[in-house]
Amino acid sequence: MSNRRVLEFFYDVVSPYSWLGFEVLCRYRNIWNVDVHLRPGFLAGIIKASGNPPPPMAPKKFAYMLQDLPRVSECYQVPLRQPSDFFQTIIKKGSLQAMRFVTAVEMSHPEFLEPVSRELWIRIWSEDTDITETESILEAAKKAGMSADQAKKLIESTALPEVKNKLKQNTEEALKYGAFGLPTIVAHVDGKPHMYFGSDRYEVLAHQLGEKWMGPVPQKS
Ligand SMILES: N[C@@H](CCC(=O)N[C@@H](CS)C(=O)NCC(=O)O)C(=O)O
Repeated sequence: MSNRRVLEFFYDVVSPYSWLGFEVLCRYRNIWNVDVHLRPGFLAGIIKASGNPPPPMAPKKFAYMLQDLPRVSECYQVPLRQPSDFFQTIIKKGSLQAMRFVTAVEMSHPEFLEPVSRELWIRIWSEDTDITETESILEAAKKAGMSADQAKKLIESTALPEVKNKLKQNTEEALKYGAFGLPTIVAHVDGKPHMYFGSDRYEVLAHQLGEKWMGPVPQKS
């Protein structure tokens, strides 16, 4: 059995800060002595269970987020771009079907979990394109390297209770760790789970792991 420390990364592709945190973690995965477990979750479910208002319903927080995202995108070198209709894309359409698909990928083809998640983020948070229609999800899967056949089967499986329940379970696990938003990172160090909220706590996490933090783009430092 590996004695490497495990970092669980709970995320939803509707969440731009999750994308930022995901890319940074992918860059550090081979630098730090850690195993990264990607855990697809459902942001709307987490926020509802937390009892907090969703960020767009907290006007000051929302305005701050809109001014914060472009500068973090630049600093972290992740090409984020706001959807042209935030309310329609993020709140109305949301990510339930996309995250059920990502969960099906986690269950049946985990080797594609990272690229499929990234391609969905690129669609919603960079290209301002849909992630709710079957065609959109198939397109993302294809870009991630899945065959059309594989992807179609997984789309069909999103209707199965096993897949729906797995996304619920992942979300409930994040809640048990104390999550109230995404990304939520759980670092298992010395047999204990340590929960971090956000993509902006890597410096502290690195300190706890005894690893080096070289900024969000370590290749450049
Ligand atoms: N400071 C965090 C903010 C992360 C964040 O705002 N995440 C949103 C989703 S994109 C969220 O879950 N918000 C819930 C909350 O703020 O209570 C970061 O830089 O990553």
